[in-house]
Amino acid sequence: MTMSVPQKRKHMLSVDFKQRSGSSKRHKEHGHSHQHKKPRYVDAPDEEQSPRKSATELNGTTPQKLVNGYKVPKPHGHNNLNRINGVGESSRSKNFRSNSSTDLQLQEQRKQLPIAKGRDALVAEIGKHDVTVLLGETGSGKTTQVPQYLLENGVAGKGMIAVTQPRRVAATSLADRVSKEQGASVGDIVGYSVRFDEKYTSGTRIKYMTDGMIVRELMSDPLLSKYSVVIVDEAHERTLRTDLLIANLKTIQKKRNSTLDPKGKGNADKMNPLKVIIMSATLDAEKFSKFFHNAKIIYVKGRQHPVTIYHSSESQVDYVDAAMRTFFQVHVDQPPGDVLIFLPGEYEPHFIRVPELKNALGQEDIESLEKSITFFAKRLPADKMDVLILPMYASQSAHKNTKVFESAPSNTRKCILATNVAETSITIPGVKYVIDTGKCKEKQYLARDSGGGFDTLLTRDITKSSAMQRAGRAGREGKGVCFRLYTEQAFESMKRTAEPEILRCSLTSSILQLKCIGQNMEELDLMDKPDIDAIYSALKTLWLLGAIDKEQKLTSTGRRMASFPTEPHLSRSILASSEHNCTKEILTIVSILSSSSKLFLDISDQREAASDSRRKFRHPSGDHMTILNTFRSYEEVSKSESKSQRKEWCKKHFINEKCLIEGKKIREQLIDVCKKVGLDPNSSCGENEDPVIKSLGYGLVGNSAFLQPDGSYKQTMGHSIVKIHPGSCMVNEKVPAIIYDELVYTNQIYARGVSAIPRSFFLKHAALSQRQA
Ligand SMILES: Nc1ncnc2c1ncn2[C@@H]1O[C@H](COP(=O)(O)OP(=O)(O)OP(=O)(O)O)[C@@H](O)[C@H]1O
Repeated sequence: MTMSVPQKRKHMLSVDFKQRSGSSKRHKEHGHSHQHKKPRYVDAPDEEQSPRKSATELNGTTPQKLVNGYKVPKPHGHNNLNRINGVGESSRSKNFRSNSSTDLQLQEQRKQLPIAKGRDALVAEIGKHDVTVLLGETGSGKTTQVPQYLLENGVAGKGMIAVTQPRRVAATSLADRVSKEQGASVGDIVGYSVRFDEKYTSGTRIKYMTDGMIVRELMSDPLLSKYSVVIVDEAHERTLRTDLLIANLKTIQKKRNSTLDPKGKGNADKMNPLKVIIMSATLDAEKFSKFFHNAKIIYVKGRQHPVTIYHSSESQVDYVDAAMRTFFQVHVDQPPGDVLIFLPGEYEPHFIRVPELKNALGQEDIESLEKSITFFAKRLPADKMDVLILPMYASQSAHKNTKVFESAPSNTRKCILATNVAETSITIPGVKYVIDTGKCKEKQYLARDSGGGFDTLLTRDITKSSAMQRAGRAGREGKGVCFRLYTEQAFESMKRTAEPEILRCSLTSSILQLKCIGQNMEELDLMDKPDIDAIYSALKTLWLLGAIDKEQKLTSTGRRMASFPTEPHLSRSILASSEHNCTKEILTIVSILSSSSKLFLDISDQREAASDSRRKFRHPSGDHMTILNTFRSYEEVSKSESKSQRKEWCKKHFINEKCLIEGKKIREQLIDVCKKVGLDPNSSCGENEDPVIKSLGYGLVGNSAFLQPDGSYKQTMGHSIVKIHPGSCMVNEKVPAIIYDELVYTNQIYARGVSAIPRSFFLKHAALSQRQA
C-alpha cells in the first residue's frame, strides 16, 4: 500500500508500506516460531484455527490446556461480588458506588474481553496449581481481569494479590483502571506501590506494583507473607528485579506451601500457601514452566480487536523523519483515531535510579519529532483535524505522563511520542494507530575486573516480542493499524526476546539487597546465571563502600545503606554525612541526583546563554556544590515569589523546575528513612563545603580519578583515561583529584557530575588503603 502525504516540502515524501503477508486481520507473531511446540495466537474473528487443535499441538510433557469456549459465567455485579468475596466485603462495601451507567458500561466491557469466556476454567486451573504460566494475546484481559477473578472467586483467601509490572506508569494506570472496574477509588480495594509513590491501605486486596518494590519488600518480609498470590506480569521482559523475584518465589513456595511445618510436624495451615502466576503475551512459556518444575501452562485464546500490520517496503535509516512522514500519511488519509509513535528510549529505572542513563532517555528524538510535527501541523489545510502532541517517557513527571490518558478535545488527533514505557500493559484511550520505529535503547554494563565498570546505552533493533507488544497497543478499544518502519524481512530477522537484564546490568544494588536477606547471588536458583565477572565487580564495589567485609559478609554499614532507596554509593554518602555533620546538605544533593530528570536544561542552541545565566550558582569545588547552591536559591525564591514567578525564575536560569520539585519530594522521603535509622537529617555544615565533599567521597571512592602529568585524568580504580564532560562546571579545571557521579561513554569516556577532592582523602580512606596494601 502506498499512502501519500501533502507535499508541503519537496523532501517530505511518503513512506511505502506493504501489508503483512498473510491475513490482514491476523498477526501470528509470537516469539516461538522456531520452536517445535508452537502456541497459537488466534485473533478473535479467526474461527478456522481450532483451539483444540492448538492444545493438542501443544500437548507434550508439560500438561497444557487452552482455555476457550467455556460457557460465559454469570455476570458478577456488585451485589454478588460481595457475596463471593467475603473477605474483601468490608472495604468493598465501603467503596461501593451506585450502578451508574459508567459502572455498567465497564462491567459490560469486562464481559466482552476474550478472557471472560474462560473465566471459570481459568480460576479452577489456578486454584488447582501452585504455579501457573498464563499466556494470552495482548489485550485479552490478563492483567486487568485475572486478579479480579481470583479476588471475586475467593482464590486469594485472606491475603493480598500482588501484580508486578516492570514499569511504574503501567502499575499506576492499571490500578486506576481496575479500581474503576471495582467501583472504588484507587488505594482502597485496589492500590499501587511504585518507588516514591504508593496508594494502598490495610483493606487493599489487589496491589499493582513495580517488580523493584516487591523485591524491596523481601527485605522486611522474606516470605512475602501478606500476599497469597503473586502475579508476575510481562515476565518476558526478564528485568533484573523480575528474575530475582522469580528465584525467591520458588524458595518461598517451598517454605509456605509445604504440608509440613519446618519441624516436620504436619501443619499445613500455619503458613498461608502462595500461588504464583507468570503472565505475558510473548513468553517462552516452556522455559518458565520448566523452571517451576513443569508448571501448568494455560493459553487464553483470542485478542479482543484485530490489528492490521504494515511493514515499510524499504528500511528507513532516518526513523525520526520516517515517523513524521508516516504520521502525516495517517493524519491526512485515515479516519479519526489517535496515534502512538514508539521511539528509542531506555527501560524505566523504576527502583534504583541509574544516573548514567539520564542523557539518553529518548528525549532528543522525541523533541526533534515534536518540533517537526508541530511545524507541519500548523501548515495543514483548515479542514484537517488539529494535532495534540503528547510526549511520554520515564523521566517525565508522572503528572505529564498521565496527560496521555485524557481524551483529546473535539476535532483533534492525539499524537503520543513515547519510549518503551508505553510498550506493555497499558491502554491509552483513543489510540487506533501505532507507528513503530523498531528501535530501542538497551542498557549494557561494562564490568571491569578492577572493580569499576559503567553502563552504556546503545540504540538497537527491538525484538519480535517488543514489536508484537507495540502493535498490540493499537487494538485495545477497537480495530487498529500498526505501521512498522522496517521491512518484513527485518522483522523476521529480529531476535525473539531480549537478553535477560541480569546478564547485562550492574548488580551492585541487587547484591546488597540480597545480602540483607541472607542470600548470595551466585547461590540463587536463577533462570539465567549472571556472569561471574559482573558479580565480582559488584562485590568489589560493595567492599569499597564498606557494605561487605573481606569475607563478603554484610556489615552494619551495608545494612544501613540498604535502608535507603537510592543507589549504594549515594546511600554511603548519606551515612558518611552524619559523621561530618552535613546530612542536610548531602540529602539535598542526593535527592537531586536521584530525580528522574536533569537539573540543568541543556538546549544545544542556547548553551552559552544558559551557562552565563547559571554562573552565579557555580561553586569552585565543582558540580555537587553547584547543585546545592541552585537548590538553596530556589528555596529562597520559593519563599517570596508566586508560583508563576518561580517558574519564570527557573526559565531565566535554564533550570528544570520539575527536577527540583521531584527532588524535594525525594528529600522528604529520605528524611523519613534517616529518622528510622537514627541519623539526624538536620545536621548542617552551613557554608563549609569540605565536609560535603568528603561525605560524597566515601560514596564515590570508586568513581575517582587522578590528574596525570599530561593533563588527563586516570581512574583510581581502573585504568581508563577519562575526560571531564563539557556540561560540567569543572570542564576547564585541572585539579589533583576528582570524584564523579557517572561515566558516559560516547566517542570517549566522560566523567559527569564532577567535584574536586583533596588527593589526601584517598590516602586516608580506609578501604582504599586496604586495597593498596
Ligand atoms: N485504562 C484503560 N482504559 C480503557 N480500557 C482499558 C484500560 N485498561 C484496560 N482496558 C481494556 O481492557 C483490555 C484488556 O486489558 P489488559 O491489560 O487486561 O490486557 P492484557 O491481556 O493484560 O494485555 P497486555 O499483555 O497488552 O497487557 C484492553 O484491551 C482494553 O480494551
